[in-house]
Amino acid sequence: PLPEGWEMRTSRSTGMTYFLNTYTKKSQWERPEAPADPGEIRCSHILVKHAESRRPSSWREENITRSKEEALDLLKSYRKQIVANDVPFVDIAMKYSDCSSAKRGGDLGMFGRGQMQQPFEEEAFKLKLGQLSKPVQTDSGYHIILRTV
Ligand SMILES: N=C(N)NCCC[C@H](NC(=O)[C@@H]1CCC/C1=C\[C@H](COP(=O)(O)O)NC(=O)[C@@H](N)Cc1ccccc1)C(N)=O
Repeated sequence: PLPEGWEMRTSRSTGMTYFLNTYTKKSQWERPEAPADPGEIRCSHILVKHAESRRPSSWREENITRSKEEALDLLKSYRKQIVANDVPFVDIAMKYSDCSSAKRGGDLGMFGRGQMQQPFEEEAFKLKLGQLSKPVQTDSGYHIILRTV
C-alpha cells in the first residue's frame, strides 16, 4: 500500500501513473516511500521556562529562577496529569505555560517548517494527529507539544 497521505492518480494526457500528496496537492512521478509531508500543521504546547532560558520571564513570572531540572520535573508532572486524563491539556496550558500562547490554551496556530526552533519543529512534525510529545528542550525551555491539525 501507499504510505499515509498519498494517492495514486493516472495522468489524463499520458495515461501514466503519478502520485499526489493529498495535504499539499503536489504531485510526483516517483512512487513515495515515506508518509506525505503535511506542509503545515497546527500544534498547541505547554512551555516551562527556567533560569537558563533565552528569555527567563513570562506573563506568569517576571523573573523565572527555577532550575532546568525543576522545570523538567514540573513539565513531566503536567504531562502525567494530562495522559491520565485528570486535567485537560488546555487547562494546564492556560494556568502554567510560560508562553503567551497560554491565553489560547497553548495554541500556536498553523506553521510550516523553518518557523520554530529546530528541536521543536523536529518533534512536532513527527507527531500524528492528536498525539502528545515527550518533553522537548529548546532555548526557550522545555515543551510538550500536542498536534491538533
Ligand atoms: N507561530 C509562530 N510562527 N510564532 C513564532 C514562533 C517563533 C519560534 N518560537 C519557538 O520556536 C518556540 C516554540 C513555540 C513557541 C516558542 C517560543 C516562544 C516563547 O519562548 P521565548 O520566545 O520567550 O523564549 N513563544 C513564541 O514564539 C510565541 N510567539 C508563540 C505564539 C504565541 C501566541 C500565538 C502564536 C504563537 C522561534 N523560532 O523562536
